[in-house]
Amino acid sequence: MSESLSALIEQTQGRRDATWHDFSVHVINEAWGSLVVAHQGAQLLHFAPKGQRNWLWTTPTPKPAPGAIRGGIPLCWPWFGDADTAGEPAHGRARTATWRLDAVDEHEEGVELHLTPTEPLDSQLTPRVVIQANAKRLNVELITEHTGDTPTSFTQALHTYLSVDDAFDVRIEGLAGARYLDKLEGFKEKTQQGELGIRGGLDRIYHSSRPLLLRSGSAQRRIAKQGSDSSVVWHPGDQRPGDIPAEESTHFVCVEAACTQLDRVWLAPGSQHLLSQHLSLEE
Ligand SMILES: O=P(O)(O)OC[C@H]1O[C@H](O)[C@H](O)[C@@H](O)[C@@H]1O
Repeated sequence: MSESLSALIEQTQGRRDATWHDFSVHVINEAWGSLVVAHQGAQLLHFAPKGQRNWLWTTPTPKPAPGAIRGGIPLCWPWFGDADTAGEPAHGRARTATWRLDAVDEHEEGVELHLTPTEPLDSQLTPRVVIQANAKRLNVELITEHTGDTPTSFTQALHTYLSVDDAFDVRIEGLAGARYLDKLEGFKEKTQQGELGIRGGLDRIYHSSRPLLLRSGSAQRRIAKQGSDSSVVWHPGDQRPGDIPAEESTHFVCVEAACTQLDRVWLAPGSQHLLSQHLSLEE
């Protein structure tokens, strides 16, 4: 029986390497708060300012390694959604690849982590991740550098699972009037009427770069981003994947900062793109 993420954090003073369900993770528990990042996928699994619960939701029953971990902030890279090529995984290679923790810069107020993949994940594009956390906010950056010779394009997402009390009682503000592709209706194009609530299964790509406000019970969270004109909102409703226990299925909603078929990123050799997502409490 593997220990829970909260047990690993309770047993950590400062920072250390640990194992969670066969996944190698780095655990930080400091005066400002705590976080856990997995080497698989550079995936942040937990972030909580001191005294608060995890802002992210992570399944307590992940598929065995090297299966994709459901929860936290998976990286979809260098493509979002299904692969164009047979045999390639959905959401790209980054989330099941091994990443190295190159640097941990700790300071009194928080921490900054730098991660890079241990093997090339694309013939021309090279990603890196920077995570900045403190008692007030979380910022995750996915930086893509073109290290090849010919112009190329890609899609991507920071596929954030936000922890909520009840997914069917949240309101996501900031998308009213936005055009979106409804994946559950064959990518039909529609317009968001009013603010977004979740009533059942939902899988939408909004054409929007605006910051959002997630209202969940008494908590209000601001979700801002850079380098992204697609906001993906996903909840499986009753089509629950096997790695989500029944009692957990309403405890998250995915709000993703993405670049999709609506805003594919083109890069010239030598250039780079920054995608980031920024979570904070609305004051
Ligand atoms: O099960 P996964 O491969 O992690 O994908 C989970 C979900 O990710 C995104 O939000 C997509 O829009 C969904 O269509 C997909 O079902």
